[in-house]
Amino acid sequence: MKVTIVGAGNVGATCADVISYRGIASGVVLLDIKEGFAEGKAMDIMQCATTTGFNTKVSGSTNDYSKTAGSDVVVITSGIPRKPGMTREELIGINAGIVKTVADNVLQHSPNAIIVVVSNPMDTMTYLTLKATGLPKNRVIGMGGALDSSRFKYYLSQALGKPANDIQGMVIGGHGDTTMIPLTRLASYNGAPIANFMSQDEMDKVAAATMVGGATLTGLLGTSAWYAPGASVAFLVDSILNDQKRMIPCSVMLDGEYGQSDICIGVPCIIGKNGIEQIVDIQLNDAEKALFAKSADAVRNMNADLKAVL
Ligand SMILES: NC(=O)c1ccc[n+]([C@@H]2O[C@H](COP(=O)([O-])OP(=O)(O)OC[C@H]3O[C@@H](n4cnc5c(N)ncnc54)[C@H](O)[C@@H]3O)[C@@H](O)[C@H]2O)c1
Ligand SMILES: O=C(O)C[C@H](O)C(=O)O
Repeated sequence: MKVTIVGAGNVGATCADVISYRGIASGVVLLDIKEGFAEGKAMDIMQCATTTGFNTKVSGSTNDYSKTAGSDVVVITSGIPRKPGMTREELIGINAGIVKTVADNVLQHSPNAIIVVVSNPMDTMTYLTLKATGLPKNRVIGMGGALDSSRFKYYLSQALGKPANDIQGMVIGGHGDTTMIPLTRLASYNGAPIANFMSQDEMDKVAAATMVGGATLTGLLGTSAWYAPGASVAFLVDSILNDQKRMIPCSVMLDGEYGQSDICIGVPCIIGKNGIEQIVDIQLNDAEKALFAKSADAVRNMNADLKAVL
């Protein structure tokens, strides 16, 4: 199985590294506009093969899309990341044009690919990709919820003093500092509700830390994060290529589900070889429904700014 990653920067290269290290695909093509950059990243990753023991063939390309031909999955990580103090939404002016061009280019060589959109503002870039390409909605998946959920479980594990792998939890809604919805009511410690172990105040603090998880890292690193983002994309790609049918919150086009239409926003999805195979209704309560509607309003407002490119 072949995966193309457009944008060989921090997130794209980390994703290629995780995919190869874990043997998720037989081939990965990294493509970037910077001369020689993707080739360099690919060579560096390939020089891990004998020490970490993988067989995936990773190659690089400077803007030559013919090398991406026949990809099963294409990941779009091209574009600029935010700097400390910025929101993801401020990236739309530059990233919208890049994402649209990249989506058109990849489809010329991989007409059957499933596209995973990562560039920010991710929900709006996912919407743009769907509208600009006309692809069926199962083939355009926005990655954000997998990452936000892994941060939610991290913060819960820190607050509880328990291993992150013993925590279950999910974040839905927009992939934005104010639009994420960490579902504390449904989070559990090995199946037992976390409310059995934490006060409401502690749970609220975890939810707040999760929502600004990306901004916190951007402040510390000077640019946005890449290890967990790259690994989260690889996790999603694994479920597609290996038809795992994992339930992963992803940004997808809604047609009435969760009371919303004509919007891409994070909801739990079954992810398999056909991309989005099902949107799962997890039965939100009234307070969660209100938060979801508010989140959708904010994402929809952002989508209105796409008029210049659509
Ligand atoms: N959805 C998420 O959860 C999530 C997580 C982390 C980062 N992101 C977003 O992903 C994007 C990339 O982040 P990063 O940290 O890897 O940035 P980066 O600057 O390290 O890498 C971006 C790469 O894109 C390349 N690029 C720019 N225009 C291109 C084009 N037209 N064709 C091909 N390549 C092009 C650049 O040369 C650069 O190498 C940002 O928009 C960031 O906000 C999203
Ligand atoms: O925070 C960012 O801008 C990048 C990404 O969306 C993240 O959540 O790490």
